[in-house]
Amino acid sequence: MAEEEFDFFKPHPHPTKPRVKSSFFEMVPDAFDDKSLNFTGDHRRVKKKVEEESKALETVPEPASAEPEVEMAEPVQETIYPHDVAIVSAEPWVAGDRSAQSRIFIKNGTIVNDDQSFHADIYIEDGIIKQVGTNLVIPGGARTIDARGKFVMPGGIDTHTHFQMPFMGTVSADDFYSGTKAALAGGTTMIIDFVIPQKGESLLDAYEKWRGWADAKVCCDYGLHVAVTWWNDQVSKEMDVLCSEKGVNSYKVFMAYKDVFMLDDDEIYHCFKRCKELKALPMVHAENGHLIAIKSRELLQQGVSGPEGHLQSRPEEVEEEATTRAITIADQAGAPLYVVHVMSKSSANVISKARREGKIVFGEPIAAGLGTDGTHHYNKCWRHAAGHVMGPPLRADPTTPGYLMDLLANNDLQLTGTDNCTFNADQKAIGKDNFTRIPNGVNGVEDRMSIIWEKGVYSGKMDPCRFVAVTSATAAKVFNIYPKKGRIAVGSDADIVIWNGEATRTISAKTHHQAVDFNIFEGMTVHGVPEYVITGGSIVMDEGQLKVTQGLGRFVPTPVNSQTVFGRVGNREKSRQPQIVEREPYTGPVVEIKEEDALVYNKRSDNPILPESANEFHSRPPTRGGARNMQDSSFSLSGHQYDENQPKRPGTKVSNPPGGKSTGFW
Ligand SMILES: NC(=O)NCCC(=O)O
Ligand SMILES: [Zn+2]
Repeated sequence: MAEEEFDFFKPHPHPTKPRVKSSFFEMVPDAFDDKSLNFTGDHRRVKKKVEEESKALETVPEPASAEPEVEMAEPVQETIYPHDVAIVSAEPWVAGDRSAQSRIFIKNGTIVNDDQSFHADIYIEDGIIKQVGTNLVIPGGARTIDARGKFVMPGGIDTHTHFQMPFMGTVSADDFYSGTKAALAGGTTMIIDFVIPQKGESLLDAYEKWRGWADAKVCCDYGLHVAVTWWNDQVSKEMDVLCSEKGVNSYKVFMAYKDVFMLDDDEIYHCFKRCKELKALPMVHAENGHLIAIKSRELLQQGVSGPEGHLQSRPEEVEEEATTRAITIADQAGAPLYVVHVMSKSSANVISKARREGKIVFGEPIAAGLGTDGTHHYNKCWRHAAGHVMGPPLRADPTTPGYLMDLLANNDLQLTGTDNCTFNADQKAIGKDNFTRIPNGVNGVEDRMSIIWEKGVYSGKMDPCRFVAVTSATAAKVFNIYPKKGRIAVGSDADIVIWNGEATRTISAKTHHQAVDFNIFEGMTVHGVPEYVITGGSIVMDEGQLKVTQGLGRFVPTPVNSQTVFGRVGNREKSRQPQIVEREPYTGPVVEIKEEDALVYNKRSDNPILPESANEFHSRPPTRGGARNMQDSSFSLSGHQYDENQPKRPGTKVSNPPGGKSTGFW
């Protein structure tokens, strides 16, 4: 298939800009400063101190005003305690002369961590949890929040977003501002986005580009995964730099998006092996890109051009097969594996079975797959149907969300993201006549916590501790930022949500904080509402009122060698060393293989069924004129063609091929 047929996945030089639902630019003191924490690999960081914080707050909704101003912030060095953080401590805290503004006292709540819940109070100062316990001695001037009857939990970590992602000729509608604002509105205090280089693009350059986009806009802390979309030595070297200097510990490969992002199995193997060497976590988008390309073409030829074609071009088996293949490749490379957006029962079953076999695999269902289903692809309204198009697709089997939730509750699947990648109606309409051109992606970042509470906790499938595990703690452990994130404990970041488990809200695009004009959960009433959200010690959701600051979030480096991921990789590898049998050398006769003079076949792969040196194609001499003897076979048992080393003739383009013409597949 001609490469240009897939060009629409690439960012166009002048991509269609998303329409911004409501933009806001107020004074942002350090919006354009470098937000990098000092990445030393030992969890130390530099914290920004923002002066005149109150001036920079946004009350939503408010009208747009001036451009952000740049203001120098004074760095403050802090130590984040490594993994042994006391759960309960009632020692008095001497506050010194710090500003009372950053002091928060949360009393009477039920604190929920992934391993226990208990009644206690929390004292926060300068963005850090300083005390957890009862009868705390609190310095004067602290803001007190009464959390009686509420759950006090770590803020959510969304492991999978695509904010302002250049994709399929356009750019996703929610950028790092509206995306992180919406995250906070829903109780999520950290997101991890994906750097996605084009084939041939330096990973480091792409990383810097994403940092440039994110640092100025993020309202909450964020981390970055990097996609590996091509493979050579440079990519391998840059992965090392990203791990050791740039705070990246996870790399995603695509088995879909043929000719654009997709890697072949051997490249995936090399990438996974490299991840293992670096003690970084390989991630995979598991769908068979070859089959999708073929099936898309067939469906278009059969006259299926609407969003339902998207679902039918990517049957469940296509996800299941790729999941099996990815797990097999990772296992052969001795690497762990993280499967992003597990969308089908069969793919979830593959992960669950692999875990029971001892393979180190993590499965990430997403809010969309847990909260709704793929029957919407058949909706009569084109926009509604297209609004549900994402890859892998939401499944038409309406029992899928409940099944995925069951597996999540029981640790067959481990943690959740959203794959938030939103497109407005006019962007989705790029594919109005051809489903393969509908930009893939849906919302979720704002609603993930409520959806999981409603379908997981309120339904009785999981308890609040498990809720914390699947919405923050396990993500923090897997991406090696625990207990800085994902835990309510002394020394942890003050990223906290005070959650009313009984209150309800009705989800709608009319009221959500995302820039996108559509919500896949439209009209759903859910239990579980964040009444207060605290990010880095700042109250951004205050009794239901959202106040965020653009650029106040920080980049959180994710160090390699997470023990949750790599804890048993070494011993597992030792126990699976190749076996060598000590034996006497063979001394008997060896059959002689004749060297042929003519047409020495240079290209030898490592395929053991190829002869050592003989020309496998020629048992007959050349003709008198030196040409190939036409009685010879043109292929060998190894699968090689006699002329495969010859330069290829340029393809002949058939403008009207038999069976019709199509313009885009993947
Ligand atoms: N998932 C999706 O449909 N869009 C975002 C890109 C990707 O993750 O495949
Ligand atoms: Zn994604």
